[in-house]
Amino acid sequence: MTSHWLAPRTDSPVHAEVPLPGSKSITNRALVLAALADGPSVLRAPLRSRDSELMVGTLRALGVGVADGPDGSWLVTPAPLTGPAELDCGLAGTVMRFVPPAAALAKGTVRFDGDPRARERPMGTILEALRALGADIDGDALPFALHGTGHLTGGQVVIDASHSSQFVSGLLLSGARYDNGITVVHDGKPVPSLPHIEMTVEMLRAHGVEVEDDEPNTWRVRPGVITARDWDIEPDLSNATPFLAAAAVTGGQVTVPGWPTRTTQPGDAIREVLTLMGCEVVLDERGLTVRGADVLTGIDMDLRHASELSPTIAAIAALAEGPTRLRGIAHIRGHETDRLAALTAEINRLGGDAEETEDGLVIRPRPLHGGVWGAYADHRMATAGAIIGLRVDGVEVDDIGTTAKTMPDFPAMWRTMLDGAAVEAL
Ligand SMILES: O=C(O)C1=C[C@@H](OP(=O)(O)O)[C@@H](O)[C@H](O)C1
Ligand SMILES: C=C(OP(=O)(O)O)C(=O)O
Repeated sequence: MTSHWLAPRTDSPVHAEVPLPGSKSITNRALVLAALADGPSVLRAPLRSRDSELMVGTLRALGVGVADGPDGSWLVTPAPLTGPAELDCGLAGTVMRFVPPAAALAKGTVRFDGDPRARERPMGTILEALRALGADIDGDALPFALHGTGHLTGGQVVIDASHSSQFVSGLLLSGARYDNGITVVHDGKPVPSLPHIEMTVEMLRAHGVEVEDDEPNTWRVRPGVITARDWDIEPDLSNATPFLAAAAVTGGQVTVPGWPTRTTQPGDAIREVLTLMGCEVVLDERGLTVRGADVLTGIDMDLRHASELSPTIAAIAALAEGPTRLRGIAHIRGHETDRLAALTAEINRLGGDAEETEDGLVIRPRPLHGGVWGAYADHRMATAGAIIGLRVDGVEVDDIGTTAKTMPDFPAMWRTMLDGAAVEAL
């Protein structure tokens, strides 16, 4: 069911403190690692959203215990993975790319499917890699079936990960449990989202797994135990960006508490982006504070390693004073929707001037008018529409419900931000 939403418009600068729920990327890695570990683990402050609930659903279907704690935590109790099982990946890249390498350790047949768009997202690379490592899989995209024998030989595999870093992360997350561990060698155009691979490597090491990543484009995981451990999940920095954008486009001030001083989340790149656009950006003990600029300037930026931020940045760019060029993001054509096509179409539909290039977007600001903003079942397209709607009358996001993928409370959080309900906290 879709849900039309008239984006709130404001003439006043937004002033708010906005706490963010846990990181999708850290939560879903922590769930997989906990499921494959040598004992129970607690995940504190995990993200609870469609993507993480889908991850929990797949692990439970494979026999893993995931219990809800009273404080919103998850207690994960590993068990030998077993089929038969039917797994729903929804539209979650982390589920469709992280679970098959784990399910290759299961005994029995495990069937995977997802949303209609999920059937179009790139999967062939990781399924081909798993086959080369010894798995028996029917299919090259969702839906597919994996016939597990309870173990996987593993070893070295050469892949082209230029369409998604998640192919590398997925293989590494389960690799310690393969008989020979795993060595992933990338051969192809540059891998996007390298910080997400660093996140994988850091989290594996935190679970006691030996990982070598000194050589460019090569990652080696030694076979061995994944030691159980608890996690305190950082706030989701990519999900924070629409709120920080609200400060930027209204000349207001937004603070996101709990912003880590060191992180592998690529959402941290918003600090550089907004600084380049003219905002004042301060990271201190209160969190990250963005103060909007008098004049918001356009930027020319390679976003390959923080491509999740493209919809937010494109929305800000459409409201800025000069042209913006975003480069290095051809692979986002394979995200929840073809984001280059979707952003171009929706900005232009409101009277803007956006152009798709071979590997990105050029956006030349023009006065915009109201109209329907298509979300394309993409949570970040929906939040991009909300940003533009702050400054343009009558922007109607055709499906705000799609924000449930990673932020089910988005409409209420947006409203609270605009009501300045947390302004006293500043
Ligand atoms: O590993 C992860 O948690 C993610 C990796 C990135 O994927 P791509 O490398 O496909 O861009 C990112 O865009 C996605 O939202 C989350
Ligand atoms: C690309 C994204 O998600 P996924 O994990 O489904 O790839 C995203 O959240 O921007």
